[in-house]
Amino acid sequence: MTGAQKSSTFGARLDASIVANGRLCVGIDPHPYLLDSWGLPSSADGARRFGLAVIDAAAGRVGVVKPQVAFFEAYGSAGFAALEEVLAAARAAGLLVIGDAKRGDIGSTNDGYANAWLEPGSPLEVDALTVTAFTGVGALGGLFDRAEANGKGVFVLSATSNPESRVLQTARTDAGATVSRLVADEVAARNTDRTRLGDFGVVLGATKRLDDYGFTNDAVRALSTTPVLAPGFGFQGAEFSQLTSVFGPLAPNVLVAVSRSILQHGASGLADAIDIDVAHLAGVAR
Ligand SMILES: O=C(O)c1cc(=O)[nH]c(=O)n1[C@@H]1O[C@H](COP(=O)(O)O)[C@@H](O)[C@H]1O
Repeated sequence: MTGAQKSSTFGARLDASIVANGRLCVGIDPHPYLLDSWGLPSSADGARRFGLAVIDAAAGRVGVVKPQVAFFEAYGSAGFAALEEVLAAARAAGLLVIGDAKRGDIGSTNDGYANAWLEPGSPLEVDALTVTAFTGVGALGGLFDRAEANGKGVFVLSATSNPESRVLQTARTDAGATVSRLVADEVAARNTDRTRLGDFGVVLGATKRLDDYGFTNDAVRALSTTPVLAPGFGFQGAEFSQLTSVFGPLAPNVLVAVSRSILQHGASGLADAIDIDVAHLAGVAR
C-alpha cells in the first residue's frame, strides 16, 4: 500500500480525528421518549429532525457520530429515508460516521451488508459499521476485505456493555480463550501491518473489566493497533474518570460513545453538553 492510500484508510482518519477533535463519539439515538421530550413527533420526520439537530451541534465539536439504525428502522422505509438524509448531512459536515446497525451473517449475506453500508455512493454509506461475530469472525472476512478496499472500517462486538453479555462472551474455547478474547484476537490480526490505528475495531463496554472477559496483559498488548469503540458511559453507569482504569494501555485507542446522557439535554442544551463532555474527556485521557 502506498503512503497516499494509507492516509485514506478508516484507521488513519479515525486516528487523525482523535488527535484533532478528541475521543468523544456522539450517538444519534432517537428513542421515542427523547423525541417526545424534544417536542418532536415519534415518526420518521421526528427522527430526521432529531438526527439533523445532533449533527448541527456535533459538527466542529467532535469528529465522530454514531447513528443507531434501530431507531430509524422502526419507521420502515420512511425511517430509512430519514437515516439517509442524516448520513448525508453528517458526511457533508465532515464528521466520521459509524453506522450502528450490528449486522453480521454468513459470508454470502455479509456481501449484501457490505453493498449497503460500506460501498461508496450507496445511500446508506458510512465510514464504519458495527457487526456481531456470532457466525464466526471468519464469516466476516469478505466484509472486512470490502471495507479495506473502500477505505472503510468495521467494529466487531467483543465484550458488550449490557449485563446479559457475560455468560456468553466469557465462555471458553477448547484452547482456553474466552469468546470475547477470541473475537478480539482475530480482529486484531487484521491490524498488524499498522503502527497506529488499523481499520478493524472491537467494541468493549466501559461497564466491564477486561480481565473478567479473559483479556490477559498479552491479549491487551495484541490490541495495540486496534480501535476500541467503548459504550457504557453515562446512562449505563461508567464514568469518564474510569477510562484509564478500565482500558489501561488501550486508552489511547478508545472512542467514547455517549448517547442518552448527552441527548437528554434537548436540542437547545446539546452543544453545551457536548462541550462539557469533550473537556472532561480531554482532562482524563491525555
Ligand atoms: O455497538 C454499540 O454501539 C454498543 C455496544 C454495546 O456493547 N453497548 C451499547 O450500548 N452499544 C450502543 O451504544 C449506545 C449506548 O447508548 P447510551 O447508553 O444511551 O449512551 C447505544 O446506541 C447502544 O446500542
